[in-house]
Amino acid sequence: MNGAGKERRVLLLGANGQLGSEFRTLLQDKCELHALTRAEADLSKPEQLRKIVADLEPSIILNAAAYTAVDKAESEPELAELVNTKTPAVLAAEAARYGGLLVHYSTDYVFDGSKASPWIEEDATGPLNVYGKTKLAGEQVIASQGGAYLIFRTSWVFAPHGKNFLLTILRLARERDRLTIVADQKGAPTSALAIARATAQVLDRVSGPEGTNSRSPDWSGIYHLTCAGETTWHGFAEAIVEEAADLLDGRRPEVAPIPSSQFPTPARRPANSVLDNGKLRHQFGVALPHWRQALVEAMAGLRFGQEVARP
Ligand SMILES: NC(=O)C1=CN([C@@H]2O[C@H](COP(=O)(O)OP(=O)(O)OC[C@H]3O[C@@H](n4cnc5c(N)ncnc54)[C@H](OP(=O)(O)O)[C@@H]3O)[C@@H](O)[C@H]2O)C=CC1
Ligand SMILES: Cc1cn([C@H]2C[C@H](O)[C@@H](COP(=O)(O)OP(=O)(O)O[C@H]3O[C@@H](C)C(=O)[C@@H](O)[C@H]3O)O2)c(=O)[nH]c1=O
Repeated sequence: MNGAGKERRVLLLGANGQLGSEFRTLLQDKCELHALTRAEADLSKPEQLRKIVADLEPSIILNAAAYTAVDKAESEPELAELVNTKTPAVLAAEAARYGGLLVHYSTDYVFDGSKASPWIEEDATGPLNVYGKTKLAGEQVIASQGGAYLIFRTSWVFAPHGKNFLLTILRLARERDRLTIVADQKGAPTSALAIARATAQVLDRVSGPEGTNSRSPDWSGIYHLTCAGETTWHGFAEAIVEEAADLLDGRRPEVAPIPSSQFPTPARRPANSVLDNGKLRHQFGVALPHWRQALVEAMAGLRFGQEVARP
């Protein structure tokens, strides 16, 4: 957000997550930012969240909190539903009541993966797992509250911090000589930093005269927001190992492609979850960098973090 956003009161939820951490850094000087972690705002407690929002009446609620443990969600469906569906409905209802904007994130896992080309916003959904089902239901309950909202569906999020595929692969690459990674699921790795920057750009675009004051502006809706390009989890792992040669002290483990059938997981995942970003580009003129460029930037962030941490 540019300087004009300084008067905006922003409530950031999930401030310790991958995306939440990027927002904290990006927005701290640009608006009146209230960044709350799980300890301060627990989305498994809808009434706590209702009170926080009612007391603060933020002009923008940035919901970066979510239940994101895809496999664990299969055995904790109620908790996943509470965090990903029921409490977002409360946030949207509160925002609609006093005229605030809810910015929320959803996932490529709302699709079943059966389409050959990139998915557009109007395509039929069909989540294959509990996480995807609770995120899809979250989209639907937010849209039904009648207020201003932006739902950004993103995918395969990585950052130099937090829990993600990039850091998992770096750990495995240090421990093993051979990694086996599924090569029949494709998508678009997307950095949390690129998502945060793109979100800020969109918020600048919607802060015009009609801006967030309109109860149900015509830009309210769902947008696909991912890095450009596509790859498989195997391709992503190969790129990580290639880009991280120095971080691995010259180690170069083999990265072998395998079918999903050889990596059984509690949750099923879509075969193709690449998202078409045309609507975001046309409506707001916003486009994200290629995933490989975002990966290089995240690696630089990782190296910088290690430098700072070194005594
Ligand atoms: N990660 C990914 O690959 C993708 C993510 N998304 C979506 O993007 C958004 C941001 O995800 P991302 O930053 O990657 O996720 P992270 O898992 O990195 O962060 C999620 C944050 O939510 C917090 N959280 C979990 N449960 C609760 C709760 N009950 N109350 C309050 N906070 C809670 C976590 O807290 P704590 O730090 O204490 O664990 C964490 O800080 C989410 O909506 C997610 O569904 C979409 C596609 C891909
Ligand atoms: C660690 C590992 C994973 N895999 C596979 C399993 C899976 O099919 C794929 C990705 O595994 P992960 O469990 O890291 O990623 P996953 O939890 O599926 O990531 C998803 O998270 C949620 C929150 C989203 O919204 C999605 O966009 C997506 O990013 O890689 C291997 O093949 N070999 C391995 O060694």
